[in-house]
Amino acid sequence: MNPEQFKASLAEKGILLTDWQMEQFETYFRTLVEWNEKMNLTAITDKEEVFLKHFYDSVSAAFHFNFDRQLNLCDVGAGAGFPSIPLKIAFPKLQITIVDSLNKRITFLEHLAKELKLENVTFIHDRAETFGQNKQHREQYEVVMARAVARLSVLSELCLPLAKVGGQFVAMKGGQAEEELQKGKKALHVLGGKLRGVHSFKLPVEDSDRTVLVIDKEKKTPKQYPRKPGTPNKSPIE
Ligand SMILES: C[S@@+](CC[C@H](N)C(=O)[O-])C[C@H]1O[C@@H](n2cnc3c(N)ncnc32)[C@H](O)[C@@H]1O
Repeated sequence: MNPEQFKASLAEKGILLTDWQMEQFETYFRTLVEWNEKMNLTAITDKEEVFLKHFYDSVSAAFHFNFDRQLNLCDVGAGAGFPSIPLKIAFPKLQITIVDSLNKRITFLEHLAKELKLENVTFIHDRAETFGQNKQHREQYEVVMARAVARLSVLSELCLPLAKVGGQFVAMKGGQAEEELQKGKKALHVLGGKLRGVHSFKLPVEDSDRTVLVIDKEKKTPKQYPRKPGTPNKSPIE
């Protein structure tokens, strides 16, 4: 998907990008590839692939959830900025906080945000397990998102404690979502979440499966969650 096809495909979905937003995506691509030579940010460096598998894929969450508002959003384990930076470019009103456990990725994101002239973006080097127990962040976000960080049972423990009661957890998944949902049901319930929507679709060009899961934060998360770093992964709530 080249940049023109990217712009046209999003326009078909009602997401209209200005010349400045397209310039921001071009700058994102250039900066990503340039920094990727010094540090490991992504295995995908071909321009058309980056526009499809990183930029379009990230923005596709907006086909199923309204990001065009002043939401306070936390992206857990965003790595090189996915999905929240493409969403921030497409929907500039968003207020983004990224938490990632790898400091070099945070350094990249700080540089990138300056290059893209982004406002209302905060980058924090921490593990989600510790971050979720930090009073300044726990149950403070209207939306918590993640893409390619962990399976749902584990991811729920990293994300749901950060969502406000009445807010949402949006998990971006591939074709394995149904299986993850079966195993993740208990964790959602224990952590105060309730499944609201399962939206499956195909990524264009390569036709691979994608699922956006929307989970409501119905009740407060019990204090003992998230457990200490590494525990959610070692003994998931299943
Ligand atoms: C496979 S990468 C995915 C990055 C990005 N979300 C994407 O879709 O391209 C996973 C990222 O999650 C971060 N991560 C993994 N476990 C984490 C945790 N417990 N707390 C915070 N970040 C974590 C890693 O440092 C890495 O940057």
